[in-house]
Amino acid sequence: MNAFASRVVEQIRLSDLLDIGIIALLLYVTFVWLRARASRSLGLIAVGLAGVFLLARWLDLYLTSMVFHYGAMGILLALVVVFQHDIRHGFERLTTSRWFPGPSPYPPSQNLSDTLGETIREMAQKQMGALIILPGREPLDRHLHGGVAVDATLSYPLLLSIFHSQSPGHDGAVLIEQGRIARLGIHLPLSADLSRIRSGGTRHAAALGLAECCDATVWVVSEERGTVSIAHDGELSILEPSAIGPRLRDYFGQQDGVQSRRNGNWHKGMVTKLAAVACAFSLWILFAYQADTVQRTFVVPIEYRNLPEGWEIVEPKSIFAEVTLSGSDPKFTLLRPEEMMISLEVGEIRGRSMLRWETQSNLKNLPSELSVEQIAPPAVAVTVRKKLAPKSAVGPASP
Ligand SMILES: Nc1ncnc2c1ncn2[C@@H]1O[C@H](COP(=O)(O)OP(=O)(O)OP(=O)(O)O)[C@@H](O)[C@H]1O
Repeated sequence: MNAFASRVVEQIRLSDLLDIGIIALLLYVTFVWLRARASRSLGLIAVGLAGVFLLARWLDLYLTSMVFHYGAMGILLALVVVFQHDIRHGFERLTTSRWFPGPSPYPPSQNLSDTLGETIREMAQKQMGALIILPGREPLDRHLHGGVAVDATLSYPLLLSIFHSQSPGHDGAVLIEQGRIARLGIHLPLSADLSRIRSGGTRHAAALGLAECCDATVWVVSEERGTVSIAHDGELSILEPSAIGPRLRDYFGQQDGVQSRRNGNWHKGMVTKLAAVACAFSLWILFAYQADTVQRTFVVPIEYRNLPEGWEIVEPKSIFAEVTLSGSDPKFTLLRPEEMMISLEVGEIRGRSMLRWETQSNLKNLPSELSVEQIAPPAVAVTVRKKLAPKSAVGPASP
């Protein structure tokens, strides 16, 4: 290990690790989102802007740093407005994740997955176009439009009848809730991600569109090709007929391997996770870590608090002190010099008296990351006396 690395290892504190961890988590979420949702050009713009910002900080480009500094709030607001749906989706996903367990939307039923599997295979064979929604944990309603409430038992003949091309309700999607056909003829939001839809048309775009908005799984049977596709988590993939049954059993929570598969998924997205940690660590080295300690001196006001009424401090009294602080350069960014002050409590007084305070122990609003090297004066002493009564005005002598 070279000298720099060993110095970093020696000096890194628990709070620094927490700092890096939080930034790594935010970066990971951003990377995953950029990869899944945002267009390539948006990703490139984000990377480009981050590069210019880092360069500006590295080379101390004053003007560029200022523009980023004052533009950051505007950019943040614009991002919130533009990506409000993604942000809302992110929060919904968080509150319905397995860290906040809720009732499973898939009641375990061998019968249900078998019936659905058999129907989907049959529809594929007959090249009957179909769209079937299996909800996840996130709320769906605001993404579904139109349709007719059914609330019927899920069965092979009923599903085939619904998606028969002569049936008035075959257009749109069917929603399966709690093992029942809840609604039919539902219109879904269309995805605009042509690269993922590939050769599919609006039916496939509708399946992907819903899977981009929430954690529902949408099954698509293609009328034109007789293929079966599944849209989930912003991805659309074609399934082999042999994979239909296991995939359905997986979603209906029957497969023994569900839990073990989840546990075995810890390495999923490992490259992205490592990239997020590496970026967070680099940012920390660049902006937060600085081995060299610098000293800075500030002029700090002195205030005298709670001087009883009718008493005064004999002038001249000290009203400023010079405070010399030390710490690494980035730690000084935590300091608000205008908020620092030496606050001296006068309190109760019985007669003319001399009061004395240590200035260091009365220094307020100093970040704990910085240490005091010296304060001049190290102590303040004042004399307090009763206010003198104003001399009564002497009028002209009467004749
Ligand atoms: N927004 C939507 N929500 C639900 N279903 C839709 C939506 N838009 C289109 N559909 C369904 O898709 C059908 C049209 O499918 P289209 O041929 O355009 O797409 P496709 O992906 O090529 O499907 P296929 O492979 O079955 O031909 C419509 O008749 C309707 O049933």
